[in-house]
Amino acid sequence: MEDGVDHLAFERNKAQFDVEDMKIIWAGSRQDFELSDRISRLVASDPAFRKDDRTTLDRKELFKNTLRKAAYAWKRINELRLNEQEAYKLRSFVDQPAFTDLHWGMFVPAIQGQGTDEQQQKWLPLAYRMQIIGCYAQTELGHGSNVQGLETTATFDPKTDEFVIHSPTLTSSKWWPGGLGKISTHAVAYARLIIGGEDHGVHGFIVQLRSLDDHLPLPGITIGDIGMKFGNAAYNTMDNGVLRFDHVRIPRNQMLMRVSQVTREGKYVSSNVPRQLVYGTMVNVRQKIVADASVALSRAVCIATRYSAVRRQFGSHNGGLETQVIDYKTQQARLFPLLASAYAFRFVGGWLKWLYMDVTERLQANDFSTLPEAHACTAGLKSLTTTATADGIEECRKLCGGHGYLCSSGLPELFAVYVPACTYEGDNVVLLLQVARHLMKTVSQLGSGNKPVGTTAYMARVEQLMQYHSDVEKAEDWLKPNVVLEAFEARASRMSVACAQNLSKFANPEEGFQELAADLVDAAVAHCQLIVVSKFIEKLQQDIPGKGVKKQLEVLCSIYALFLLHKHLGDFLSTGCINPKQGSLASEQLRNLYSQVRPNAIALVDAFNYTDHYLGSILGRYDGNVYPKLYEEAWKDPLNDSVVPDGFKEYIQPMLKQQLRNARL
Ligand SMILES: CCCCCCCCCCCCCCCCCCCCCCCC(=O)SCCNC(=O)CCNC(=O)[C@H](O)C(C)(C)COP(=O)(O)OP(=O)(O)OC[C@H]1O[C@@H](n2cnc3c(N)ncnc32)[C@H](O)[C@@H]1OP(=O)(O)O
Ligand SMILES: Cc1cc2nc3c(=O)[nH]c(=O)nc-3n(C[C@H](O)[C@H](O)[C@H](O)COP(=O)(O)OP(=O)(O)OC[C@H]3O[C@@H](n4cnc5c(N)ncnc54)[C@H](O)[C@@H]3O)c2cc1C
Repeated sequence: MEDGVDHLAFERNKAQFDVEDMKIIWAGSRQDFELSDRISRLVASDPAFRKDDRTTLDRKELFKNTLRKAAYAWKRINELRLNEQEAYKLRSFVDQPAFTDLHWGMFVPAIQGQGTDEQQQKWLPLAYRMQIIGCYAQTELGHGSNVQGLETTATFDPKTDEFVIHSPTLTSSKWWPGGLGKISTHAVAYARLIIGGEDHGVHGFIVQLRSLDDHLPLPGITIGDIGMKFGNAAYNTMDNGVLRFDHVRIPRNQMLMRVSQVTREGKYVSSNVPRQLVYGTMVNVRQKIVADASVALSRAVCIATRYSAVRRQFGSHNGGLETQVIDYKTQQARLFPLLASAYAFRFVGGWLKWLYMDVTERLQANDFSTLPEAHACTAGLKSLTTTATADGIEECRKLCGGHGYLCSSGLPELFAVYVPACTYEGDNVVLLLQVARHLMKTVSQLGSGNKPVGTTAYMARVEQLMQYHSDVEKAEDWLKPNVVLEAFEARASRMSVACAQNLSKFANPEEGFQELAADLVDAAVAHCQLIVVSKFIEKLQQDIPGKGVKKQLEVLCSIYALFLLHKHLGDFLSTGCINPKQGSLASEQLRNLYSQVRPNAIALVDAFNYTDHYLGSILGRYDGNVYPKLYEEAWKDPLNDSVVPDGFKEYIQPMLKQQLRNARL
């Protein structure tokens, strides 16, 4: 079958909405769309940013290739005088993890968020011009999730007005920081502050690691790459590093002192700000990771959807065409919820960005009231969206059958690059337990007149929600936003209240928390899913221009919510929010919704506006010309450079000859 081109054109004609208008909704605004469109084409048309050869490079070549691209990207950013937003986009479309992500994504924000004005004035101009390159060195060989358990010490020496940074044990070696292994000249390193033998807990310090002249490690610094990681190319473009300090001295003014200070006399002074601001960079990055989840998932979904329309299996009558696999209901039931999730994560990511900007403005005005909400939302949504995205990419690979396993499908590399997002910036389970703590605190304060706010505001109606029974009578009732919302609120609040009740049976609350951790995680997931559903519904209440666009989004919103309801039916039934009949009605409605998405599926993924370069997938090509290109690509593999492979004469031929001799005997 070589008519893939016709198939996608035919699919596009079926769309019942204006795809150009949907592109604007996906991008956030016309301006954002034009920016992304312009920069993605700029990258795609520049041969220096080619990436189709990546999987054939060995680690050293791959790393050098990454450095070349990073330097070239920086040159282009300066030549074209790109602003911060444009530069950020350019880096995204280059699509190759690099030390620059940590420099701009964590080192710079750590100084911005935790440095004093004076420290910012000193360090930021150097970092902005990339005259120094920084990383975020927090995790150690023995401690990642438990930040308070870090072992690296920063001991104040009043005689010299310096801190002595030291790695006292093997397990205190810094381990994992991206950019650290081979490139960073500086780090924001996290260490326990020790003054006069007293431990003041973990603080951030700016430490120079390598000489700015010859790039050699400074005295007392042992540094290197931690080795090959999961996948072939994938995240191996990044020099995740190991670092040991042997009594490295830095001036006192290199402790980041916005949250607390150490005076010349060695006095520890806390500003009137919560100590958790030391964790502020993580909150910032978690918020970015949520926005990025929708990008990674939508890429995989775009590939799987286009290929599902091109691929045909079975169902041929009288020699006619076989059935497009996208028409199988099982394919739809696996694919369309992922399409809906990509849109859902896009909107919740936009909302979270707003929440983060809001909390940042408040912090500047010394209003810390929304910090717990910001922490819980960023932690929970980071966990929810990255787990669903990693699983979703793998599902898309399976949806593409055998060809999905080829690197040229783009899916193996996308998965391998993406999957550590479930671990970095906070292990997903550890983060959900943070959400659970927030929920338990909220429930415990319900009777105290402390009204729950923000995303936990629904808990104020806990008495009503505990009495709730869904009144759904027919499948269409599940299309009403309020019906869905109430069911999700009732499920989430009942799960939290049940956990709180069970916790109260323990004399020691911490022991109870450990014992009930699995239930607490489930309650946290229910709460986070409610946030995503409610933010999708809120989005639909806004003015959404464009022919048929709102209708499509309503369908996707219902699919997202009812798919979750179907997946977690046990929760909804066991909490008594719905009955089994209502559960079946939801499944019936879901099938109707899949049929509504079917004619629009290709246009809905076209709305992501990804270039073929960015998708990096033969299966996901815009023109659908899959088979000829797959065939062509196979011959480019280095193994096909020679007809008879290296090693044949050495190993295989003697074996064959031996067999021949034995046969003759
Ligand atoms: C003009 C030219 C410009 C050019 C621009 C060019 C652009 C270039 C491109 C840029 C690209 C940018 C890309 C950006 C994306 C970045 C890429 C990312 C790549 C991956 C990076 C990965 C990095 C890492 O992994 S860093 C390490 C991360 N580590 C963790 O996440 C550790 C997880 N653990 C923890 O966070 C903590 O240990 C925790 C929270 C689990 C427990 O902490 P602790 O023990 O202190 O807390 P508790 O006792 O449980 O709680 C105490 C109290 O504090 C509250 N709390 C906890 N954390 C926070 C927080 N973060 N914020 C606020 N509050 C917090 C908690 O709720 C408790 O509150 P109570 O009220 O007391 O209950
Ligand atoms: C690709 C990549 C890039 C990274 N980049 C950086 C970087 O730039 N800078 C940096 O500082 N760090 C970085 N990290 C480190 C990363 O932040 C940590 O790996 C992460 O925080 C998880 O910590 P851990 O490895 O200690 O996992 P662990 O905490 O050891 O987790 C192991 C298992 O234990 C479970 N677990 C742990 N604690 C609990 C608990 N309290 N209750 C229940 N279960 C628990 C977890 O769920 C998990 O299943 C990176 C990691 C990766 C993979």
